[in-house]
Amino acid sequence: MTQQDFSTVLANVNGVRLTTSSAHFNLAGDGLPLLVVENALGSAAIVIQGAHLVSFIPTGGQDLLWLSPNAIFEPTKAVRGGIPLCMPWFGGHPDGLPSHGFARSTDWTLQSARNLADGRTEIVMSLQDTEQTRSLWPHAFKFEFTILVGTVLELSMNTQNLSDTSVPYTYAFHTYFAVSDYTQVAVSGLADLNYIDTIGVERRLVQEGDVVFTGSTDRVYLDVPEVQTIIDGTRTIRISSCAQSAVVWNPGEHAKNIADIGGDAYQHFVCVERGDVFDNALTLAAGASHTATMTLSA
Ligand SMILES: O=P(O)(O)OC[C@H]1O[C@H](O)[C@H](O)[C@@H](O)[C@@H]1O
Repeated sequence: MTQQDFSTVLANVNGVRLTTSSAHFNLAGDGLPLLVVENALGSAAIVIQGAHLVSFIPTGGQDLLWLSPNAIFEPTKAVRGGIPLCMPWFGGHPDGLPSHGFARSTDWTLQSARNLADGRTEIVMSLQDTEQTRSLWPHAFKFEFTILVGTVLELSMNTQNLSDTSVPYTYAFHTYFAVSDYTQVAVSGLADLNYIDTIGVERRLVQEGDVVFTGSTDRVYLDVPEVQTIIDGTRTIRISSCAQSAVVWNPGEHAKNIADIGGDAYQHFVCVERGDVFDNALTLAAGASHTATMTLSA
């Protein structure tokens, strides 16, 4: 659990408080430090571990993010739902290191917080290499994650390679979107694109029309346009990002075997994850940095 003194960073900032997941959500686990951000435009909740957004509600609206009713808030365990940050690698690792990297299960630092003149709140969180991260990823780095909470949620991830060698890098904003029923939603903005279906033997296919869900779905869309839209009855959620890939995932019935999803909860989310993965993987040159942005609105 983080030892950081938050009071210094949060002094003179309105509408940002440090609490715990146990005090804010009635969910399982020992609990984790949680930052709650509230202003006239919207609210958000961010788990310090993983700089992990688990709620974003525009004022007068519904939460855009799904948080599992069976989520477990435990140190070093990624929380199921919200926006886990998968980095500095996405998916499995050839040497059996933790899937989706270490960022989502490591404590981040609250670097700064401020109220902007237009009513939004800016939170900046960061993660730098330590002996522990270097044992998993032998590079000096700084990840700086800027979160702007307003009527829309604006995210920006700056990844700096502070080492003197080039570094392979994949990442994703692994967003779980709250929907009424996953079989009733459509995701537009991916038609005619090449994708990799990763269920069973990997297959390379071309998307026809909107993406719909009829069961377990795990696909990597490549070279995607900036915007996708999740159409859920009369509600639409807009995802805009400079990232080149979009991973679309729902485990379907398999979720019954995933302890922190369980039951029928899987019917109420779809993941549309923007990042640079598979064929869109990046290499960061020595001393180089990369900025990934994503904006969510309903
Ligand atoms: O269970 P996790 O490690 O959080 O991964 C959850 C899912 O993440 C991504 O969507 C991958 O494409 C899936 O293959 C994976 O199952």
